[in-house]
Amino acid sequence: MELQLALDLVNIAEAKEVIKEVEDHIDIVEIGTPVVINEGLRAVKEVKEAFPNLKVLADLKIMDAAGYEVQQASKAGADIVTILGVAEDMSIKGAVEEAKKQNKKILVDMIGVKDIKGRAQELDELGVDYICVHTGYDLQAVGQNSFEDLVTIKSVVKNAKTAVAGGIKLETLPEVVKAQPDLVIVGGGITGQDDKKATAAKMKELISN
Ligand SMILES: O=C([C@H](O)CO)[C@H](O)[C@H](O)COP(=O)(O)O
Repeated sequence: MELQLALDLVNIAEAKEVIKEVEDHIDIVEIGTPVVINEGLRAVKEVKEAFPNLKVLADLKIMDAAGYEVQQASKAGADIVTILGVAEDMSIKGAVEEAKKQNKKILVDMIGVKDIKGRAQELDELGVDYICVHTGYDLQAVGQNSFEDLVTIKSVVKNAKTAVAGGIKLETLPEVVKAQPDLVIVGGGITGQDDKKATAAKMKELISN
């Protein structure tokens, strides 16, 4: 099981500071959608150059022009690029094809997908690398989480790795770990803590045991 740090509410300089603090305890660093909107793919490039040993995920949440966007993110240094599960199958296929060409990975974000089970089966057959159940900020605000959806995708996905994101904290991590996803994505659960390093270290320990 791997740990991904999601950076959403920072600029590039702040992102590098946070990564420096926790880099020993994370496997992947996510350049979050708001960071890409504010700073562009330059954020991916600068972080990959500064931390070449970490895998970098570009959270583009692609909806269209998938092959082109995967190509651009790959050029910037991303190891993993995200596309939305609600995108057309043609877009998913385009993303997977381009990622294979570039030797990169595709993570599908299931945010907004109504039939989680059925769509996860389809995406698995389309050859994506990760399927991620995700409760975004707007549904976290009304108390939702993706823990049940994680169990659902675990029951049907045969080839892809499974991932979970959305409001995961140190206190809720044991419940997530029980479902044995391949990847746990944590943003505010680390970045919102005074001692980010200690929190990331405890999370990594929970995930590894
Ligand atoms: O993808 C995310 C969200 O849509 C904002 O871009 C976050 O990176 C993801 O939800 C993880 O962050 P936390 O919910 O703060 O753990």
